[in-house]
Amino acid sequence: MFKVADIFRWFVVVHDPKLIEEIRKLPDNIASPKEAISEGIQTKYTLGDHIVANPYHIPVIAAKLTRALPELVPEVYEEVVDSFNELISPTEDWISVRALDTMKKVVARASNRVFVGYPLCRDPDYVDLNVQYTVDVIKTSTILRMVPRVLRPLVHSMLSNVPNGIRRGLKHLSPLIAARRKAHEECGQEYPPDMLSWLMQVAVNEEQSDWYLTSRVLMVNFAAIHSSSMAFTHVLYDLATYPEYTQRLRDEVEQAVKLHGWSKAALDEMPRVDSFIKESQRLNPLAVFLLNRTIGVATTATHLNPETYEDPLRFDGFRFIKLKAQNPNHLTNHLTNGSLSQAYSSKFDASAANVDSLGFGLGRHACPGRFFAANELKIMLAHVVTTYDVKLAEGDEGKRPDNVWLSTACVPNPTAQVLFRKRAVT
Ligand code: HEM
Repeated sequence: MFKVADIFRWFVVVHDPKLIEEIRKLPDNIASPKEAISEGIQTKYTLGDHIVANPYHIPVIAAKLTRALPELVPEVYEEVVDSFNELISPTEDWISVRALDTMKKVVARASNRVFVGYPLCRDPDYVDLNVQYTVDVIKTSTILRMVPRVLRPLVHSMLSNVPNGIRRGLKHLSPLIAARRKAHEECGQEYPPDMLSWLMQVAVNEEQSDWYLTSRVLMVNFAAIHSSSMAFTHVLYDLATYPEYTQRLRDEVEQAVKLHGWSKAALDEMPRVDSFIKESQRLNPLAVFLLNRTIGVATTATHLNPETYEDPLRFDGFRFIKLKAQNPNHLTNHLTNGSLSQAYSSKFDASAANVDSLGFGLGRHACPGRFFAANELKIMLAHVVTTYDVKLAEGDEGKRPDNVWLSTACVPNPTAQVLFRKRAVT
């Protein structure tokens, strides 16, 4: 256990697996992320205190989104393919792409296909809003935390772009909310299966208003887009750095898709793709400390523990397949907010959250979107390996772009380029 300082405060961090396990079990009245989130993101001025006071989006993500995955995977696949075709047209010539910026757009479109549906998910202003909103929230909260409390309302009113984001969101979502209500109430039509519909059906009182629903949809985007696009950019850098994995990933994807089409069943039969993503996340988690409670856990120390992971600094894309084979009894059933999200998956799956694997946090506040995120990332990697050849820019071959550290946060190199061309037939 040790104590570290960031620019705002001291906080206590544990790295011993036994202590991490103890923290996992702590009830919310002892270690809840609420206070840390309210202070860290300055929710009063940014996302709104209603998000922390009534987090009804969490069971919606954990249960409804996760259960709908078999139905939603083909749609996400279609959106991923269309996004890549538009942003990185597969041609015989190599095209150089700024990876992180491009992946934010792909992830924003693919995620919003299941958050608000087609065609809004690909509206350029709506996509730009959702990429920008997170940046505005983080920028505003960082500035506000440096200002005395008493001045925060004034500084917020002068500097923050967050209220503009909600207004911009309302412009897109109000007509959609009205149309869905009308179709349901006047014509008895079912709500389409997506996040906006589920939120509309669960929300009560003022939460049913357009403003509250819009702020909730933007909040879900806040949680989903940068986390997933950063994770996929790391995957892309690893794929370009270690081309020896490409053919085995391709073979696996083609075999699974031949049997099941582009479906959830096919994704479930892609252990190499799953392991490659998890290995990338093991070495590049969102931050060096995670679990934003009164106390945090040391992610990097856990992920680089030589007692858990042999030769821990080495990238081994198929490490988790070997671990699964060595530990066939390590099956867990994941309980998320009291509902069974996914029966019997392995603790070595990309979506798993446990004391040895902290990328999605741990315990009752572990990321509820992790099953969706893992499926989305698998679709993206499966599509990339079967459609393109990728490599690092000339002169950079074999040298993975350096991560950038913002305080304790780990960001994939934001300016590095990856070269893509239409896959040479093999
Ligand atoms: C690769 C992508 C993602 C990563 C690495 C990630 C990581 C995390 C982490 C580390 C936490 C904190 C967990 C804890 O404190 O124990 C978290 C919380 C959360 N995530 Fe994710 N996440 C990802 C994608 C998503 C997606 C796609 C969604 C929504 C669909 C989502 C929604 C949330 C929410 C709502 C919380 C707060 C949970 C709570 O406070 O109980 N995340 N995520």
